[in-house]
Amino acid sequence: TQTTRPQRILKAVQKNATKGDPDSVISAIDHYCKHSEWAMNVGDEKGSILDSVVSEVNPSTVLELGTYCGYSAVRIARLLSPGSKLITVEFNPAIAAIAKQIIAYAGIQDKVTLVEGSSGDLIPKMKECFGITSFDFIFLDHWKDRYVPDTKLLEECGLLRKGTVLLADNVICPGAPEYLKYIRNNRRYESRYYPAHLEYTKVEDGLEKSIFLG
Ligand SMILES: O=C(NC/C=C/[C@H]1O[C@@H](Sc2ccncc2)[C@H](O)[C@@H]1O)c1cc([N+](=O)[O-])cc(O)c1O
Ligand SMILES: [Mg+2]
Repeated sequence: TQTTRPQRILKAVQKNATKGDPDSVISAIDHYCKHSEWAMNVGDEKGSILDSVVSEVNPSTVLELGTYCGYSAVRIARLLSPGSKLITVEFNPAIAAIAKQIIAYAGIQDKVTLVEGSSGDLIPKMKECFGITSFDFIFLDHWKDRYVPDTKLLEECGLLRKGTVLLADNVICPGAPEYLKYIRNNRRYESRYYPAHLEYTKVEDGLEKSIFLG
């Protein structure tokens, strides 16, 4: 019977990566998606920009919206200081099951809490469920039409603090035009665009970094 793309990505990790070595997991996924089949991981070019922003912020509390196979969760968690936590939200249970295995294979499961459900339902529960007062860093990589409503929800739930950094994937391709309009014309944010390319292609894409000013 036919396997799913996330299942094939997990297989490639188990075959080609070293258990407990996050960098080898990242390389195995990038190699598979470059040479075998494309998948919507943030990829190595945008991933390096993600790495530099995470390293600069050195966050204690991170929220990721849209886990998919866990590629960016591994990228982020491998850079976190001891005691720091990444909460990653995934809507699709089958995909979440694969992501959990890839995160565990990388050996960084102690830094990651994968929550199944939709961002819209889970964001209002972050304080009560996880004892979060605010997030230091947020990576948006889920449904592109959820970037604006979820950013507003994060504001309303008091989960942003002066200096919280939001980083949004795909603002050019597939595109998040309403998000760019919202965040760039909002004096409560200071934004900067990082040009790059859609993962594993030559198509233009980029990341938008926005600092919440309080
Ligand atoms: O569509 C894209 N991403 C949507 C990602 C969605 C992921 O997040 C949840 S949805 C969810 C998770 C949490 N809360 C609510 C919904 C889905 O189950 C999937 O795992 C995308 C598409 C392209 N592309 O080229 O077409 C490139 C990319 O880099 C992309 O990120
Ligand atoms: Mg993306």
